This record gives sequence, structure tokens and C-alpha cells, in this order.
Amino acid sequence: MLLAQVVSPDDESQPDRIARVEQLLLREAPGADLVVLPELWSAGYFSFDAYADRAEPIDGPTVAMGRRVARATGAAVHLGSIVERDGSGRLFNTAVLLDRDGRVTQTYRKIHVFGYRSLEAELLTPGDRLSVTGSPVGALASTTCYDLRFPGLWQQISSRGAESVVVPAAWPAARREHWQLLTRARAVEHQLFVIAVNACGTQRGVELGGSSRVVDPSGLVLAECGADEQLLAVDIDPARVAEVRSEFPVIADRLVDYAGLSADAGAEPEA
Ligand SMILES: O=C(O)CCC(=O)C(=O)O
Repeated sequence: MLLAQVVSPDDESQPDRIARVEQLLLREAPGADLVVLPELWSAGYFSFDAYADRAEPIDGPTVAMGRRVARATGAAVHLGSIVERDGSGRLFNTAVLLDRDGRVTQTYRKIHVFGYRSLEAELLTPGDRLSVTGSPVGALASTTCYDLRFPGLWQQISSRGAESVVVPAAWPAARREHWQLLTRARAVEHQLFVIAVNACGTQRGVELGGSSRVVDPSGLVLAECGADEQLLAVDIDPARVAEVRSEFPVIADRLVDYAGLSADAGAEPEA
């Protein structure tokens, strides 16, 4: 697998960025089974005033580039996410997975759009669906950036059979410790691989955190990028999920219906 932690400089146009990243991937991806990119790298997460211009349908220029890379290199490509425009003009933050033949096998529209020092929540429509799909890293689910903070969503992802969760992000450096803590916590809680690919560099004055990483189902950080643009190869064995779960059966012990638990205080009855 190749983590493609790429920069999205403010002075680079979207077509130039797509062309530059395509060349990088054509050079570095051969031999990888899966390539993963960050959230909104082609539009630039913090370029809110350009979202409408840079929005594209699923079959737009970013996905077309991913298809070419998949077909030329034989790697499946997780494109991070794009600003997707649907048929009725709504905009979404949509993660897209292509198989090695360049076919779209999964899309995921970010559910928790972000509103803290961000216009994303104003401009984009939240998604309302999850999907788990076969991939070179086992049963794969996508969930984007801020979604990392919502354990209820992860509970659903995990109970639907995900073995690897890809987290494309544009997570600021100011909260890098939360990124490191939460990516590890989600892997340990659900005994699955977390493949988290963040943006890096500076966008509109915001420093992004980099530190893209792969955490294994026991919580071990297998690899981590630095703060700058970097393409990092990591190999994982999806069979590790079943091994860890059988050795330490947290998932089997999980009680599914927590919502049905009584709210009784459990105090001693009054005499
Ligand atoms: O939760 C955070 O601290 C960062 C979230 C974020 O930047 C995003 O969802 O794009």
C-alpha cells in the first residue's frame, strides 16, 4: 500500500495539481496494491471560495486521473475525497475507491461536515450512508476526517464487518495529538486497521498536520509520515484482524444493544 500525503498549495490550479499528482503516482505506485490520498486534495480543503468551481461529478477529472493510475499501475486507488456535485446541484465531500481496473467500487459522502473555523458545514450537504467493500486490504470502509471523533459511527462501521477503515483528512497541525490519539483509539476499540492519510503543508494560512499513518488491529503504529509531502509504502496483512480478534475477543464480547440498557440508578431501595 502507498500512503500519498500530498500538498495542495494555494497557488497551484486544480488541473495542474491533478497532473502533478498523476505523475507522482505513475512513478511511485507500481508494485503497490492500494494507493490512498487525503481529503479534498485536488480542490484544496481550505479553498472554500473555490468549492463551487472545483466541484465535479463522480465521473470528473479527479476520478478520471485515478482510473488512469489504476489501469497503468495495477493498484487500487482510494482517491481521498472530492467536492462532488450531484444531479440536483448539491455539493458533498465524497470519498471514492477505484479497483485496479479503474472501476468505482465505493463512494462515501462525509457525514460529519466540519463547522469549526471551517465553511465546509455551510457549503456541503452531509451524507447519510455507509458502505463496506472488498479491497486489497480486506473489507474496507471509508470515513472522512472529522468523522474520526464520532464513536457511534465507528461502532456501525465495525459492526458491518469492516477490517480496514480509510480516513482521508485535512486535519490541522494544531490538533495533531488528537489525530494520533483517535486513529489509535479507533483501531484498538474495533480491532481493525486504520489507514489515515492527512493533508500537509499550508492552505489559506492553516498548517495541516501530515502524520499520515497506518495503525494495526492491536494498536501498533506500523508507519507514519512526517510533516511534509511524502509517499510512504506500507504492507499489511488483512488476516491479522481475525488473528487479533481471536486471541483477544473484544469484538465477540461486545453487547450490541447498549441503547436498550435501563437508566435505573441502581441505588439501594429506600426502607
Ligand atoms: O476534528 C478536527 O480536529 C479536524 C476536522 C477537520 O479538519 C475536517 O473534518 O476537515
